[in-house]
Parts: sequence; structure tokens; C-alpha cells
Amino acid sequence: MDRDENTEGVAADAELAAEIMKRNFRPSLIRTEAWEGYMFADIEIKIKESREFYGAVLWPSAMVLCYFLDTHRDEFNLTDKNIVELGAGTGLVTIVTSLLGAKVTSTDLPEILGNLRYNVTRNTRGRCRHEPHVTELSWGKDLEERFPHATCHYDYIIAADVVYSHPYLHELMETFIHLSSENTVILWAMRFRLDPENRFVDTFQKHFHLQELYDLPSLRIKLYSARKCTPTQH
Ligand SMILES: C[S@@+](CC[C@H](N)C(=O)[O-])C[C@H]1O[C@@H](n2cnc3c(N)ncnc32)[C@H](O)[C@@H]1O
Repeated sequence: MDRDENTEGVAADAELAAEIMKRNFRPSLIRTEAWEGYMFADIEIKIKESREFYGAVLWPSAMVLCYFLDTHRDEFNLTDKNIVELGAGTGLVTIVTSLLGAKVTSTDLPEILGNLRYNVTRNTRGRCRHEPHVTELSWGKDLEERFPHATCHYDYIIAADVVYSHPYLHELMETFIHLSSENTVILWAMRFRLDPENRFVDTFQKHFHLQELYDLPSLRIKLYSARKCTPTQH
């Protein structure tokens, strides 16, 4: 790559990152109300965060994933598609995918579900083709009992910022593998912080074909799509 191309690439990254982060964020003007507004799927989505838990805070990867889905509606038509979200946090991605017509199962740890359910209900009630379902999914735990292969078929698994230095990376991988079938597409926005993220991507590629949809170095975020490798492709 020559210097001009590199300069163009850096400028394009900065422009897209700024558009995703600024265009869609509307700080609440009434400070007594504990929510922030985000513009996706043609409406303002009101998100309440809770400082008590990591997962009840909105992370930039969620905005990147929402922006991508909102601006690629033809290529990724979500109408009536079955989606499961892992580590849904505040629920922004669940809300946007539900507003775009999908049947969404929104999951996280038990302590996150109260705030998640509040945001999801507040923003989707009466506005969606399919009411989203919020439920516990602790990675690696009771997967076949709670999400049996025979009945749970997902068109998409979506996840934003679920890979970082936590002790459940093996269980997270197991969960991706358990929930995906041959036709499932994983859409996964990932913020790179330390080495464990890189190692997770390497291991992930042993099980899934990975395609990079966005690379935003200024945010240290990549957006991937992935499909399970069939046995002969290993
Ligand atoms: C960095 S936050 C990202 C939240 C949200 N996806 C976003 O981008 O705003 C990581 C999420 O993973 C969830 N999480 C962490 N460990 C988990 C586990 N063992 N099982 C299920 N969810 C987990 C957290 O509760 C949190 O919602």
C-alpha cells in the first residue's frame, strides 16, 4: 500500500467511525431522566444504563453493529429471521434488530436481565412484527437443556463486545458452536484490547469461516461475519 492509499484509508476509517458514534447518539437534554437516545431503524431508541454492572453499559461495538445492520437492510434482510443475541447488555442491538423485523431472543447473565428487559420493552412494545424474548444464557451453561438442537434454529447469532479478558472465553466459544448450524450467520463486533482477543479470533477460525465486514482502527473495532466450517473444510 502506498502512502496516499494509507492516508485515504485512515481518513475513511475516521469518517465512518465519527458517523457511527456521533450521528446516532442524542444525549438526553433533560438530565433528571436517566437515559440516552440513539437513532437507528428510523426512530429514537432510549437506553437506560446502570453503572453497577459491566453489561448494563452501552459499548461502542453495539453501535457499530446497529449501524451496519441499519445501513445494509437489503443485503441483510432481517424480516422474520430468527436471531439470538449473546451478551445483549443494555439491549440496543436486540431493539434495533427487532425494529428491523426479526424474531429475537435476547440473552445475558441473570443480573443484567432486569435492565435489559426494561430497555427492550420500553423501545419495542407495539412497534415490532415480533416481540423480542429476553432470557438468561450464561455461556456454556445448560446449553442443550435450554437451547436444544432439535428446536432452536437461528438464522443469525449476533454479539457485540463479548470477547475481552474474562474467564469464560472457552464457554463463549462452546456457545457459538452449540447455537450455530450450517446455515447460521454470526455477526460479531469485536473491540481489540489485549492478547486474549487475538487468541480467541485464532481459535474461532478453527471452527468458523471469518469474513471482515468493517475494520475501524480508530475505535479498535472490527465487525465480522462467520459461518460454521463443515467437517470436510477443516
Ligand atoms: C462489554 S459488555 C457488552 C454489552 C453489549 N453487547 C454492548 O456491546 O453494549 C459484555 C456483555 O457480556 C455479558 N457476559 C459476560 N460474561 C458472560 C457470561 N459468562 N455469560 C453470558 N453473558 C456474559 C455481560 O453481562 C455483558 O452484557
